[in-house]
Amino acid sequence: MKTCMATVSISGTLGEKLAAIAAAGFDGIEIFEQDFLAEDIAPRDVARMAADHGLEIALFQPFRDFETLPEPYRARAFARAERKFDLMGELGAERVLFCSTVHPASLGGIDRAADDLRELGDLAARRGIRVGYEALAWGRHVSDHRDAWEIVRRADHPNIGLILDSFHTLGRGIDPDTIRRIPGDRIFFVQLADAPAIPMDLLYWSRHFRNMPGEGDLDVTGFLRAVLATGYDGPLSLEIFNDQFRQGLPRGIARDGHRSLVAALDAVRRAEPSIAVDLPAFPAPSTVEAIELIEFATSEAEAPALESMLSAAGFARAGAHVSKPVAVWRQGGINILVNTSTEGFAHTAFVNHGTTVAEIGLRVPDAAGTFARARALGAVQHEQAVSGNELSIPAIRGVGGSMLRLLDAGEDLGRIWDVDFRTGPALAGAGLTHIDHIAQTTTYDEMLSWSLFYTTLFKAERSPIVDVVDPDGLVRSQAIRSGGLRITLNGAQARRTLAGRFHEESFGAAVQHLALATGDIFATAAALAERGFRALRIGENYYGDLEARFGLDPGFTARLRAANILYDCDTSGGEFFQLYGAATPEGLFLEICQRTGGYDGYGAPNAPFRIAAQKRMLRHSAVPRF
Ligand SMILES: O=C(O)c1ccc(O)c(O)c1
Ligand SMILES: [Mg+2]
Repeated sequence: MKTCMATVSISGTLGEKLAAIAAAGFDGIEIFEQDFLAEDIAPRDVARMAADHGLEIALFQPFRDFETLPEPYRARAFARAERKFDLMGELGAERVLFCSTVHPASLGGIDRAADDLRELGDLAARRGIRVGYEALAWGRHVSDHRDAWEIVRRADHPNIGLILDSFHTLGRGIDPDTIRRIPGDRIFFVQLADAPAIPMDLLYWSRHFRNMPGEGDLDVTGFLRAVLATGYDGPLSLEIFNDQFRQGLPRGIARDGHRSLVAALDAVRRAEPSIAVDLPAFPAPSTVEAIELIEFATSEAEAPALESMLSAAGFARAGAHVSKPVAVWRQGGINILVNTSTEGFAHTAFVNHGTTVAEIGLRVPDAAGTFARARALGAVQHEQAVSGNELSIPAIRGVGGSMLRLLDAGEDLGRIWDVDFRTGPALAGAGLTHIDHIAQTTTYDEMLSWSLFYTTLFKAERSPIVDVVDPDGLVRSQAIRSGGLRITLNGAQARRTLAGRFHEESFGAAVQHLALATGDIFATAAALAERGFRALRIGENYYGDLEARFGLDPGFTARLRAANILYDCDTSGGEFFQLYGAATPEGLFLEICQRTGGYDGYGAPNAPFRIAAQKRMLRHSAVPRF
């Protein structure tokens, strides 16, 4: 199965696009005509450039406004088609996309369109060209793949076939299973794109908001299943019009595209095993069991400040690594490592970002299997030397260049705390039991990329993106959950937001805060206060509104206020309590939280007030950072 990417999907010159598409592992490209016209490179040289990159020019597109025109437009459209066929000959492209007309003079009519395409088929046949007809969702007469197929069927010409594009089908809400009735050999080319579910004009949505399969809300897997069930075995191509991608780094976007395509094909073969999918075997996505450990990279000079924050939060030092300067801090089921090495990955992370979370260790059912899946999806392997009997733990690169380590309960990796460390048991501390979630900050441009990373690697759900109002701009936030792993990805659009500044000042560190769970927020708050934990002060106005909004008992509100606890309640009565600590000089902070009654969110309504309070605290602190 050949994989392709349309040149419109990424930024750069044609040469840069080809290099990025080839590097990501695609077999071919769709040349979007504009990308060719904008260059001053002869068609034969473009053909050579593509060949040099090992890429086939699988499609030339688009040819617009061809069918059902009255004269003199009709003759002109045919003449124009012949010119483009000449050009395709020089480019070495044998397939072309004709999209359904939007021409104001076009007459419409299924038979008239079929007649035009049949005549065109004869011209194409003479040059060995295959013409694919695509229904644009906003076509003047044809906007549904079923009508496009009827036209192709009636044209009844071996050089005229159908082109399917998931956006046009799914974006119009057309059932993709209607594709199953089309013979696979009459489909000449298939384009895939996803899009977020935002109600808007179809054309505008298509030209600006498409994204990679799995990044949006359309059922691209259902579409692809239907396509492959027809026996179609031609190219699968990503045609993604997206404003952000057009200004992004082409290599990263192309890599995401390849990852999304591989994941979509994998999802198809798992959902419908009777479909033959030409893709090497690799393990299924699994659910994360737990966050096994979080490692901070720091230095000997900065470690005491970090450790006093941990200690104030109820952690106690429980041991150390057998051969490296890595201390283990524990509380309940939480393992936090403090690495003060002066060499290796953690040290590099410290040098780049300051004290930072350099590593996240996840416990999965089968670490080797998850690692193999990660590699098949193009994740970068992280190699690390081990000494003596220490375990070799599979690891990949994660957000912000951090490391994601994969552990399991098997014979080897399940003994990490006995083999690599000398540790004692965890103490109850302040009642913190586990890591509720990890908040990672990225630029807004990178957010989709990391969301795709997590949701393709693991069996995971994404919640809708929410806008968080920072006094200095918007931050987009999306939660991803896979079993015991909850991640909130915060995409900073404005530089002066708390997230934006953290990202900038830490030179791209990812983890901005850790949320630690307790079963009793009031008891934990009291224990923390006793240990000298500096809680973020929340203003009076907030509590007044809270009481009014939820009809809270004033006594209860007073308890929340006294402990600076934020509160939220869902529609079925599930409650969420949050308490924040002061930030480190790097802008890292802790959240303490409690969920009751199946509350599944992250207190998004509280985020603006929490952020405003954090900015107030920083303005009033001795060393203002933000
Ligand atoms: O937006 C467009 O015009 C356009 C052009 C070609 C396509 O294949 C398509 O899906 C959309
Ligand atoms: Mg298309």
